[in-house]
Amino acid sequence: MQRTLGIIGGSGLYDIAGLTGARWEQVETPWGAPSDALLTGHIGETRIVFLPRHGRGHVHSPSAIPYRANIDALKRLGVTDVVSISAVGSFRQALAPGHFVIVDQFIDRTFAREKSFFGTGCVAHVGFGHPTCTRLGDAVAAAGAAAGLTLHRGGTYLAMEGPQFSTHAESLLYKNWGCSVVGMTAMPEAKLAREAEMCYATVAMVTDYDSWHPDHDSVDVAAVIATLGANSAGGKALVGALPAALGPAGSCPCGCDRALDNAIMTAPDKRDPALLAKLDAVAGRIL
Ligand SMILES: CSC[C@H]1O[C@H](OP(=O)(O)O)[C@H](O)[C@@H]1O
Ligand SMILES: Nc1ncnc2[nH]cnc12
Repeated sequence: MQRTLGIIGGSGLYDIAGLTGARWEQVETPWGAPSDALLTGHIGETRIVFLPRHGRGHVHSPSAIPYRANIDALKRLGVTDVVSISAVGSFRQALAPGHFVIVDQFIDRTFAREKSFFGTGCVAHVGFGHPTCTRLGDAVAAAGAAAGLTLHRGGTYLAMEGPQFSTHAESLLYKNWGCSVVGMTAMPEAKLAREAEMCYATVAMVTDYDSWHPDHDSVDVAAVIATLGANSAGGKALVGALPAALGPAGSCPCGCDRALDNAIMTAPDKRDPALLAKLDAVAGRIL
């Protein structure tokens, strides 16, 4: 099986350099237009597809990002593995600004987004107990080490609706829940990647201590941008090291590439042909 590595760039990461044969491609999807064109090319032998989540120039707010179109477009271009890069606030002293966290759990507090490709006419329930891919997380960890990053393995990402940052009370609540970091975009992205049977890992770059820390000012965009600017080279180095860190392609040991096996509940004769047509890329393997 051929591997294609998808990279979703978050705040501050709108382009990647160093791809051979790089070209921006417009992709149409049944779910509308993605955030921007997608940059395709190669690092060594590995095919890469890059998508800036907010669009070049940071056009889309977290609530307005076309998450379904983005994941469908990556799938349509043959992406098998998605590494999602995000700026986050930290709830732990040890997760300091400039550090990277390979998140492995999420709490979804978003409420104004479409969260599934499925629905009336084709109902599906994929497993999501372990929302990230361990094999891909291992590769990200190896690439981060090769790039010399301070990297933490494991952590819970609280996805908030935004676009305003958290209040002090919310920040303390999420910290007391045991969350590690907070951001506004990993949901429903991770859910949709699972429905589309792609391996998915989030690498979160800590930019601030959100609004709970007694010794730090509450987060604002200036603080986020200052930390992103100082550390964006680290994120780019991690991306450059990733292809070499990926092991051989092949069926995912976690089962990400078979997530739709046994997930569809709607009887074949009750399925809506119009919805099935929209699912051609996402669920083409089983429909
Ligand atoms: C610029 S601060 C808030 C903004 O940054 C994060 O974006 P991303 O996850 O795409 O890196 C956060 O989720 C907010 O969208
Ligand atoms: N403190 C924070 N809250 C939400 N999203 C963020 N992105 C970066 N820092 C953040």
